[in-house]
Amino acid sequence: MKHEEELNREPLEQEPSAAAALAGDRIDVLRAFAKDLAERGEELGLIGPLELPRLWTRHLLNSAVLAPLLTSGGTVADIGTGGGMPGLVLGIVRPDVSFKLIEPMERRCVWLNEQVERLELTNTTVMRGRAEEFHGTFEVDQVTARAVTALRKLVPLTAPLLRDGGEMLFLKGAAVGQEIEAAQKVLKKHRVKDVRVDELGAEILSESTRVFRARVGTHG
Ligand SMILES: C[S@@+](CC[C@H](N)C(=O)[O-])C[C@H]1O[C@@H](n2cnc3c(N)ncnc32)[C@H](O)[C@@H]1O
Repeated sequence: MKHEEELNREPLEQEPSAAAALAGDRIDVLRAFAKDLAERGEELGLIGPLELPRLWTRHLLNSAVLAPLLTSGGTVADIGTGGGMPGLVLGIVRPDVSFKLIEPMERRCVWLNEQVERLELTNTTVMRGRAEEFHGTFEVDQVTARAVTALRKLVPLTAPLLRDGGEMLFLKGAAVGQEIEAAQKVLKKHRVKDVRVDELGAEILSESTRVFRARVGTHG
């Protein structure tokens, strides 16, 4: 393997101490994924050329902070998993939860399937297609997504995949307040309630992560 300098790449971020705290006894599996993503992610078009110096903080740990919000023994659909964030990272650190990774792009599904097999993630299934193609085919307890689309489009894509009382957990940027405003109509239409935005990871990451949280349906 050539050194990063020889490949003219940005240096990979050193693993922050928070990684082991977040991943617990799954840290070795997370490290194995991080290594492969760092080595092949750019070439496969999964991460941008400038992401290596912030791979852990901005991508892996930004995803892993959702882990404590997942229900043990529950089911989760991650929409638009791409290179693995957040769904595959969560599949690694929460072996007690079942994951469906929904991704339409074939090359990304090949990568995800390869990782699922290599890392022996028996709790994680990759499903090729757009979220809306799976409406009416299954229901899960929680849905997750990062960087897929604005809330007013994301809600109609994901609400039909949730059981009554199921929960949305979306990683969002600083404009989440405006996105919520713009989504008022669809939030009402899809019976989305208990909307809140949590800031997670402030104590362990240099940048905290904003999570849009809400429930759908008539019951708690
Ligand atoms: C900008 S990428 C983000 C990937 C990953 N979630 C991340 O944060 O690194 C958006 C992803 O959403 C997928 N996508 C777009 N529309 C979708 C849809 N309707 N259903 C499921 N996935 C979708 C794309 O194929 C792409 O992989």
